[in-house]
Amino acid sequence: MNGIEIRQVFKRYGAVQALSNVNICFGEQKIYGLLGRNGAGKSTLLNVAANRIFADGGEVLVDGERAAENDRALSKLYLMSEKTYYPENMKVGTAFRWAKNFYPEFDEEYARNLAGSFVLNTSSRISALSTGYLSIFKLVMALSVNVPYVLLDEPVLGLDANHRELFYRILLAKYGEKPFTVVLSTHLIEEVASIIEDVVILKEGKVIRNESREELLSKGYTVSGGARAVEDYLRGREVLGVDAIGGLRTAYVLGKPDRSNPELEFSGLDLQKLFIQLTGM
Ligand SMILES: Nc1ncnc2c1ncn2[C@@H]1O[C@H](COP(=O)(O)OP(=O)(O)OP(=O)(O)O)[C@@H](O)[C@H]1O
Repeated sequence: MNGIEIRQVFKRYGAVQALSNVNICFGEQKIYGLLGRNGAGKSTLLNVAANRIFADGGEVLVDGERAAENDRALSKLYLMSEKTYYPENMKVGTAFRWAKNFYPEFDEEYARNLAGSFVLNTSSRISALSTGYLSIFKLVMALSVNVPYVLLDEPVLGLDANHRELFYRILLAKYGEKPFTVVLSTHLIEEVASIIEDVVILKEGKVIRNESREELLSKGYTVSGGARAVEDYLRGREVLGVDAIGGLRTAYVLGKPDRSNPELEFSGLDLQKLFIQLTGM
């Protein structure tokens, strides 16, 4: 089976069960959103997938082959993470040239063009880049490696709004030209909601949702109105949560809406609101 298959993965750090029986398949040519609150296990999962850390149990397969100690399988994926693995003093432009040794499909010209779009100075030392520009450098690398599976752990950390927009546009343009798999872990759910096709939600090391965004959002709806009318409406229904502002109530409900009360307003679920309800305290 093609894709990255994560089978029955467990990972514990001392008393913390960071991953608990995680089973997911990141298929080919799709953009996944990997969502979860702080400490939910997103980075651990991506690091296990990329064989950067070892799981206590379970296995990772890349296109059907076990990934552990398997250079051919691992060369198909690239993880952009918080850690940087470049020699001290290496310059941005040198890293672009150097990358070809590890990733034969690395497109140096494309990387230089992207650096130009972000105004990333290729003669800067990587160690001297600001937080935002270090993220930009790592993004440029990740977008230029041309491997089938690209894992991005909080890729827009420290980027200003303009640079984030630019990144999303470039990602979609690249994907539109030649689709590949992107697993994007982020807390900026609203920003990526329109980009991602499938949503994986982790909570306390467990996968609590793994389905298409459309499917997930079609499972429920939002109803709002006066407190009394909404409370009456909610009786006997499966309610994910309710927001209250003064006398106004907005509720997130599973199932199909009953629009018979004209005092109530109905709309679709939004991913961020749904996420908050699903992963709340
Ligand atoms: N090297 C480590 N040593 C000890 N505990 C760790 C280590 N790495 C992760 N953990 C713990 O494992 C859990 C999952 O951490 P992880 O970094 O995977 O979460 P995350 O979803 O990426 O969080 P965030 O959104 O805050 O980055 C947390 O409780 C974290 O403290």
